[in-house]
Amino acid sequence: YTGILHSKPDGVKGNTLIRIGTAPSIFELLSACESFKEIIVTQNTDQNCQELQKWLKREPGAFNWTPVVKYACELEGDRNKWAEKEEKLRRRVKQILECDVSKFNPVTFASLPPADCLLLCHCLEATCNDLSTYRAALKNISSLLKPGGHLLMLTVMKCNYYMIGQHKFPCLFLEKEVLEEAVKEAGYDILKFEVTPICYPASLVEHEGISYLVASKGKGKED
Ligand SMILES: C[S@@+](CC[C@H](N)C(=O)[O-])C[C@H]1O[C@@H](n2cnc3c(N)ncnc32)[C@H](O)[C@@H]1O
Repeated sequence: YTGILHSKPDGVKGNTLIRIGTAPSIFELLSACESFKEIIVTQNTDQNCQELQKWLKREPGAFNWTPVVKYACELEGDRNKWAEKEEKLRRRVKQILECDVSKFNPVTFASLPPADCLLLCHCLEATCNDLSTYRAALKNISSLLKPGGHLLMLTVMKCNYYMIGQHKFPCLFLEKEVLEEAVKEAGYDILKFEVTPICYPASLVEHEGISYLVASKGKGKED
């Protein structure tokens, strides 16, 4: 995401970014906070919300993200800016909301102005059991994005499952063409779509690479 958000002259930026289906992690937001003034984080569990709040409010027991923040700053060119970035991110996260991508209106308890950007990281493939559910979820979340706004999506490709500790979780097996078609069908123009052979450790995820997608929501098309 550092590359996608900062690549010039077509870097993705704007006023509001909505992060869909966040675990209590902040790593994808570290570059986003340089390109967006307001970040809205959405989660489907209370535990994720509470864990993230702990870090935002510097509460005791909060996860120590500093090594990750330092690394992100190093990628952006100045490792020494880590403390400044932590503060900036804390300021830019304006809301943490409940979200269910399977619902027609995924963020039920809030009325949000349409966002400039949606950010998804390993979310829908881990959440949807089949392709029709995946396509529907993509359309559901797209209602949160303004026409001409950007979708940034990181996806594990050709993955059947992933491990967290001893627990095995299913993942929707996606190939490039299928993903491309689903994104286009949801009303997007694909601007960049790269599949890298870079993989997470095989002991954690059985997959064949990670894809980075940047798409723009078609103007005047239906959600
Ligand atoms: C594989 S995790 C990815 C988490 C995070 N993006 C990351 O890379 O650390 C999938 C995420 O989807 C969320 N999720 C599961 N079902 C969901 C739903 N119906 N609506 C929204 N998010 C959901 C889970 O809470 C989890 O945080």
